[in-house]
Amino acid sequence: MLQSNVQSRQELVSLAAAGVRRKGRWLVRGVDLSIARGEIVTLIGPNGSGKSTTAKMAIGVTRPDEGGVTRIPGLRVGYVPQKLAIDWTMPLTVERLMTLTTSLREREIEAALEATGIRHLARAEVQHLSGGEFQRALMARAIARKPDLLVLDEPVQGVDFSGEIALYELIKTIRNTTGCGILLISHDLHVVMAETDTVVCLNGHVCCRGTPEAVSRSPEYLRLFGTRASQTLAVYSHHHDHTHLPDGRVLHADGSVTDHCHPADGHHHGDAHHGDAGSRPGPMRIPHAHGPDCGCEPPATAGTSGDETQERRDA
Ligand SMILES: Nc1ncnc2c1ncn2[C@@H]1O[C@H](COP(=O)(O)OP(=O)(O)OP(=O)(O)O)[C@@H](O)[C@H]1O
Repeated sequence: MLQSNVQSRQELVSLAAAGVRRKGRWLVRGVDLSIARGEIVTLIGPNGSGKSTTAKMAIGVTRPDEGGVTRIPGLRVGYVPQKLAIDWTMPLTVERLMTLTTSLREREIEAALEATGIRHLARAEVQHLSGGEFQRALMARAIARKPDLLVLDEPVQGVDFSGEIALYELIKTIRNTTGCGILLISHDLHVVMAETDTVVCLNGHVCCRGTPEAVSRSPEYLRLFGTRASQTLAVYSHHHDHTHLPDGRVLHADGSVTDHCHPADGHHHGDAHHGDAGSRPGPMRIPHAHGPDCGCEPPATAGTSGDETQERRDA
């Protein structure tokens, strides 16, 4: 089984202090993250926190306005978007969906449908698929291109709890059998795959990051979802105590406004963020130490789109 390994970690893409600005507002800023082969990185955060924007920077659809993005040359990306522009009034089979924008050989289509467990639905109309089946069809379409990096934007949307577990199992299997890196986006702050190597929590910037193991062992989570689910899913709860105003200043929970969020200013994450997530009653936190990796400090204002050449080549 392929597992991420620090020694042989082969980075596919990395973002360094990357940010996107539109109409005078930073959509997301100061993002540092990387995804290596065989690794699963999950972006979580509330609606509008910049998850899709960050993913689009990673794959080269959106260019950073500051900071840089580096990708291995010739990176093959499989992208499952949150929304798909499909004319639902036109009949469309799963087979046809697979080849809408790329030509694939019949055996490539069959292999992808087999891998995602929906070979029997090849001639089914997409309009009639359940939420879970539709997600599988989109994943089949993405993996048929044999990507190095698979980006899944909200892959469990519209899927019930048991369907979620099955989809996460599938994602794990895809990672294990193909060795691709996976960037997963979830707006659900509470549930992430246990196999996630790194959870990155965004709220216009990187609020915190960590592994989900600590929370998956917590009694509260086991009580909620049971031991079986703990092998597949983990609870990741994160409390945002501040929001970022359009001009870049920070509005804190106590109503005060400051130029920056800073661990020492008394407004930011409390001590409850630090320590063992499983041993504390109440909301569970991923432990993290504030520092350069934390993202709580705003990034340097001056930055360059350091890897534009690379980006144009890869995009
Ligand atoms: N091209 C754009 N121009 C202006 N604003 C944009 C643009 N694209 C995204 N935004 C805004 O940027 C913010 C971040 O959007 P993004 O889609 O990255 O968030 P998200 O975390 O993926 O949200 P969700 O969970 O709702 O999908 C939102 O407020 C969105 O309205």
